[in-house]
Amino acid sequence: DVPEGWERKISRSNNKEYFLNIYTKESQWDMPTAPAKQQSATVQASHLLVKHKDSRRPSSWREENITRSKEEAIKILEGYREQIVSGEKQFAELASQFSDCSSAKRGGDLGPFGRGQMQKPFEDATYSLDIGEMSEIISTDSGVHIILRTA
Ligand SMILES: N=C(N)NCCC[C@H](NC(=O)[C@@H]1CCC/C1=C\[C@H](COP(=O)(O)O)NC(=O)[C@@H](N)Cc1ccccc1)C(N)=O
Repeated sequence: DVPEGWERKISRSNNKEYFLNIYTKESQWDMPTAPAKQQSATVQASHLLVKHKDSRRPSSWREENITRSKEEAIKILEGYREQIVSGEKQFAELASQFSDCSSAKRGGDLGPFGRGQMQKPFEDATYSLDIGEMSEIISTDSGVHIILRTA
C-alpha cells in the first residue's frame, strides 16, 4: 500500500490516481517511496519592492532610472506598510501599483519557492513568518521589501 502519511486519491479531472500528503496537503502523481514529510519544502509569498540608487539594478517597469536614496525608499515603504497595517489599503493593491518588481503584475505574488532560490535575507525573513504574517522592512541587493507570507 502507500507509505505512512500519504493518501491515495482519484483525480476528478482525468480519473488518474494521485497521492496526497496528509500533513502538507501537497499532491503528486508518482507513487511515494518514503513516509510523507511533515513540513513543506516550499513557501509562498508576495512582496512589495522599493528600489533605490544603490540597488543592483536601479530600474524597473515603473521607473527607467531609479535615483531615490535608500533612506527615501525606506520612508516610502514605511508609509505603505502603515496603510496595510491600518487596513486602509490591501497588500496586493499597493504591490500592483508601486512594487519595483515584475511580480507587481500579480499583486506581488512570487509563487512557491524553496530554500536557495531567493537572496538570503529575503529567504530567511519569509521562512520566519507565519502564514498570513507580514514582515518588517527587509533589505536585499535588489532594494527594500515588505513580504506577506501566503503559504
Ligand atoms: N521565482 C524565482 N526563483 N525567480 C528568481 C528569483 C531570483 C532571486 N530574486 C530575489 O531574491 C529577489 C527577492 C524576490 C524577488 C527578487 C528580485 C527581483 C527584482 O529585483 P532585481 O532582480 O531587479 O534586483 N525579482 C525577481 O527576481 C522576479 N523574477 C521575481 C518574480 C517575478 C514574477 C513572478 C515570479 C517571480 C535572486 N536570487 O536574486
